[in-house]
Amino acid sequence: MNLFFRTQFTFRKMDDTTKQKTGSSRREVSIKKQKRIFKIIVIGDSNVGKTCLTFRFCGGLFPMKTEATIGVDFRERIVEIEGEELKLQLWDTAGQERFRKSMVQHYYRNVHAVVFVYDVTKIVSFESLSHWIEECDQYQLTTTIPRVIVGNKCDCTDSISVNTNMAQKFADLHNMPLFETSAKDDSEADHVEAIFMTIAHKLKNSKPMMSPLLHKQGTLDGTVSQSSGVISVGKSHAREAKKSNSVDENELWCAC
Ligand SMILES: Nc1nc2c(ncn2[C@@H]2O[C@H](COP(=O)(O)OP(=O)(O)OP(=O)(O)O)[C@@H](O)[C@H]2O)c(=O)[nH]1
Repeated sequence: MNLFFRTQFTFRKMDDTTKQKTGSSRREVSIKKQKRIFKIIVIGDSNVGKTCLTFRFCGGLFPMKTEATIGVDFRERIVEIEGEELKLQLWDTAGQERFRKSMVQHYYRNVHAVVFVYDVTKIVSFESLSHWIEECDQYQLTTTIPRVIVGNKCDCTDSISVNTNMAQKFADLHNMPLFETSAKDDSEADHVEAIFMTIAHKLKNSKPMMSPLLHKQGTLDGTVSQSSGVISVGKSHAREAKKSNSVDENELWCAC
């Protein structure tokens, strides 16, 4: 059964004039295509800037204040590629182990693309990339889905400890494109945009799917706050991680 393009049928009753004109009482049917939704997870050590990158892309700004993500925050943005609107659903995951535990299986279910983030000023966060890649393998994420590596905080030019050569070698080894950027620097905003748009282009041609997750439930705990295209469950709700245990994603996702 192809559920990729769920169609919505709208029946419009004809008034008498229309009926006379067409000479028929048939109802007119118009078909509306639903947007395809893609789940993109953003992973990496704590403090590398995952929240800021996703916020920059979805909200167009660098958030002045962030707190450690607990569980997961969702942000989404609709982009248009070659005439088709795609909904990119970014899962901003917690970098801290203690805030990830109960959520991990949700992160890795029905993923369409992965963004691995490290901090160019923290070599440890770069070294951790192997761990994050292993975790993806562990959850059977296929390497055929789009995956990119992002070195963030390039505006900190005086404290860069991961040089581009080193990062490029690692990216080549793992067959992923490397982007070095800054969520903070306004002049890099287009670059952040380009990272996610690159993924969107790749997804456009990939297997489509839809997930009513946010439409149906709001968030994993059923609460949504939405402004300027940003959906966030907030960053300091320990209960989210707890409540998410009860989510049956099979019910929420449709991966045909
Ligand atoms: N200079 C600079 N600072 C940044 C940049 N991106 C993020 N930061 C700062 O780095 C800190 C951590 O940013 P977050 O986006 O919260 O990091 P995170 O990876 O989401 O962290 P967790 O939620 O703990 O996993 C914050 O103080 C940000 O202001 C950047 O591009 N440049």
